[in-house]
Amino acid sequence: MLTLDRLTLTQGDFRLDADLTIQTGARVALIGPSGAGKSTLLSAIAGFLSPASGRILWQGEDITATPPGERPLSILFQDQNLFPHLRLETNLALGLNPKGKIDATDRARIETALARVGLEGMERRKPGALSGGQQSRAGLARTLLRGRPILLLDEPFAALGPALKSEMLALVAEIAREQGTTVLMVSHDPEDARALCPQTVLVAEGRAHAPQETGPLLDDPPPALRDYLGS
Ligand SMILES: Nc1ncnc2c1ncn2[C@@H]1O[C@H](COP(=O)(O)OP(=O)(O)OP(=O)(O)O)[C@@H](O)[C@H]1O
Repeated sequence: MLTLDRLTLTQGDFRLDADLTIQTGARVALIGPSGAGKSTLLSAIAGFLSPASGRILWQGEDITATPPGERPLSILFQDQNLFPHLRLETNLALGLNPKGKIDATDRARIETALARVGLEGMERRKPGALSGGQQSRAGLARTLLRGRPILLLDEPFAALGPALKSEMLALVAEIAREQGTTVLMVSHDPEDARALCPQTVLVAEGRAHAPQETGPLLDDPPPALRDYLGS
């Protein structure tokens, strides 16, 4: 369980409060108007922003002061953060250890992770020799390899066309289910939330609300969300 315990986040004049729990293995969308604080909330969970007050707990353990690299999570951003001059195997190895050294066990794990996302045999390719969809898959393979229990997604597939995007969302859902991963995803597209996330945290008017069922929320949105969705 991920607990945001009376959390207050500030950035300049901006303030966001969150007091909620997310069940282990849940897939949760963060939805709300532009500037409402969705990315701010992910940054705090990832450890890039220190809360003004309150605590963040994972399985009851306080991780509020834990450095980002030691938190039980992986992050997938839109640009996949792949190093263009390095082969995929080295890019993935960097997810395992910062020096990127690969022993035989790591090599086998990397091959398995690439195969899992449909990039079998592409260990020696560099990102520039991959299509956009393949680069997304490589980014996902790297987070997969890290095997962390929480996956944070910030508009990860926004640059992909609709067919590729839904394919990637389906792949994330499948892998998350297999591994019991808890997923939090910021998205501007309500259809992404419907596709991947049974639950949604509404971020609006200075508050991140407790998770609620995605379908009913989007079918009958409260005013703060209705304006944003344009429905
Ligand atoms: N470094 C900063 N200093 C001051 N204010 C900031 C900083 N970063 C973000 N903000 C403000 O914090 C608020 C929340 O920003 P955030 O990026 O979290 O919103 P968001 O919901 O992710 O928006 P969007 O949907 O447009 O990406 C905004 O009002 C923004 O202007």
